Amino acid sequence: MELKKRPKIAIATGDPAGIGPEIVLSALADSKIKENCDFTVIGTRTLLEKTFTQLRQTRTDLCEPDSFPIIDLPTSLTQISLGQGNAASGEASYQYLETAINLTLEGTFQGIVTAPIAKSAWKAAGYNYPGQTEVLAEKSQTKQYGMIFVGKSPYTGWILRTLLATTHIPLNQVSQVLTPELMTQKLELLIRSLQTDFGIKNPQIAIASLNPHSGEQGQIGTEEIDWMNSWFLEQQKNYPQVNLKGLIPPDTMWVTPGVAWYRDFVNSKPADAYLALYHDQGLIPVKLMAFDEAVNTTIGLPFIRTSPDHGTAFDIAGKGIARNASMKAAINLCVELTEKRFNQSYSGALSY
Ligand SMILES: NC(=O)C1=CN([C@@H]2O[C@H](COP(=O)(O)OP(=O)(O)OC[C@H]3O[C@@H](n4cnc5c(N)ncnc54)[C@H](O)[C@@H]3O)[C@@H](O)[C@H]2O)C=CC1
Ligand SMILES: NCC(=O)COP(=O)(O)O
Repeated sequence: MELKKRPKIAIATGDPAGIGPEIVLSALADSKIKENCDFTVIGTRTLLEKTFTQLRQTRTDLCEPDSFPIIDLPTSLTQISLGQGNAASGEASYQYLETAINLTLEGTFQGIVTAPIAKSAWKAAGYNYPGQTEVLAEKSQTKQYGMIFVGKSPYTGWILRTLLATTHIPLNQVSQVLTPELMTQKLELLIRSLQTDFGIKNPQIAIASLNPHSGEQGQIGTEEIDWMNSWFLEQQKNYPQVNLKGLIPPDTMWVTPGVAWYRDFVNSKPADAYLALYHDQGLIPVKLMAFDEAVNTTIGLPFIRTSPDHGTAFDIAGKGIARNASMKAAINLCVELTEKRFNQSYSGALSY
């Protein structure tokens, strides 16, 4: 598909009881976003208008809902209780996402940016998905997909990329769900995405082990000696063009990215991407370093999808204090990746 014009991006506004509508209106006030893409917001017009009217008392950086295209999916606002996800808010956010996916699969959009949803509200509405990622994969019939967090350091300009091998599963299931097959799939996907989406031909990838101190020769966990170490050696043989570093004890793996993020990435020689084995092994360091910058990106899909790294922030919904940085970064990254994938004449260097 050749892009004739600027990328066409759908922005789904997420759970109406959370900060989604506020951060969307606030991000869209940035004139650079309007210059770089043709976006359409998918949400409830009356809710966006109400959010604008109520919050402009507290913040001045909101874009008027009249000034951009909206695909309006009406919702009864009396059933939405700001700060509390429920079946009505879950139903609405699911419909926004589904509409964005359907229109993208039909060719109306090339990329989707999603504001946060609450998984509990989806469950209350009868949608039993662990997150938006799985809906995107299912509807686009994508078997191999991954959740990568991408953030650019405001201190050094270095880019932190972290793929999660497993995502929304209980901690006590991680060790059973992690298999050599799953790890191989995730690594393959990561290498492909670094090469094609991010333009890194010979990436360096750091891979974490599972147990403290990589198991200390089996004294504190045996997965490393049972299969992970041999799996890793096999991958080094399979990918001679990729510089694989591992298996790295999961605490010390984050020392180099920390230095690269805050101080110096030239001398610290960080990897192009980090493969973390479970949600909080990856997201604690990512959010510690990059809560305002990181973007949750789904790789492996036939289109681009990005989202802020944070959630619905029900505790501050309606207060006019939600920061828009991760939402803006999500839109900017979606635009860049869309340009790179669909515009054959694109020759610009990615800033991510
Ligand atoms: N992409 C998505 O759709 C995501 C959805 N979630 C969902 O969000 C809900 C709440 O999750 P939590 O763990 O509480 O995480 P959260 O990210 O919503 O909130 C954690 C803390 O960060 C603050 N915060 C979050 N975003 C902020 C922003 N833009 N500006 C200022 N402060 C901000 C919140 O006020 C809260 O104190 C859950 O239902 C979860 O499933 C969580 C992460 C991502
Ligand atoms: N912790 C990341 C997260 O919850 C995002 O999930 P998804 O909705 O993008 O699948």
